[in-house]
Amino acid sequence: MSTLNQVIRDRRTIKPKHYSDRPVEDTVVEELLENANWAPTHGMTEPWRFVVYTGTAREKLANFMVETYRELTDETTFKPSKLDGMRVSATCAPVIIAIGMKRQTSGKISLVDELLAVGCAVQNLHLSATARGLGGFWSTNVVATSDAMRDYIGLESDDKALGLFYLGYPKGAWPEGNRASVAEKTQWHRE
Ligand SMILES: Cc1cc2nc3c(=O)[nH]c(=O)nc-3n(C[C@H](O)[C@H](O)[C@H](O)COP(=O)(O)O)c2cc1C
Repeated sequence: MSTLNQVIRDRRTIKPKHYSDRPVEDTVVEELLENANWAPTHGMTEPWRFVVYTGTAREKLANFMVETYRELTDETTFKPSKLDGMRVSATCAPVIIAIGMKRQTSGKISLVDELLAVGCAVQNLHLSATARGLGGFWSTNVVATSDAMRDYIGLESDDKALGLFYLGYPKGAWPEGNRASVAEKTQWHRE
């Protein structure tokens, strides 16, 4: 149990600019995705979808993101730093996993439940990365969650793009986390 507690509490968002050049083996990515696939799922819809980008596919993804960012923003919302960040992230992360949600045609399970299930899958992925000493970063910026991204990753109109998950071995020290006390967010009723 102490190992599980430790992994949960050690899990940190580590952004691609802090990754080393160390590659991430495909077998490791497959293990993380296998664990993601064991997330809970209402009605066994298993709505999570993953598209893995490595090698030169990352550059194509970066080009798509930059173009889409220009299309989705105007002079009031466009930020050059955001655009640069998209390119830097795609270059510095050896592996990028697009997260998708596949809506079941019956619509029997609510959209909220489907989204929650994907969130559980991403948490499994992130915790498994932590256990392997890998940094992870779930990015849900305007492009990563756009309909254009949904189409880019091969999903259909009722489905959703739920961001990009960047993976890489950190080059520096593992960051410290912080949380306000859970007691502030909890109520107990005993009678
Ligand atoms: C659904 C979701 C979306 C997120 N999207 C972003 C994002 O777009 N940009 C960002 O900087 N961090 C994003 N984060 C990461 C949070 O910033 C991060 O979890 C928070 O700072 C706490 O740090 P920790 O993950 O190291 O505990 C996201 C986290 C979640 C759960």
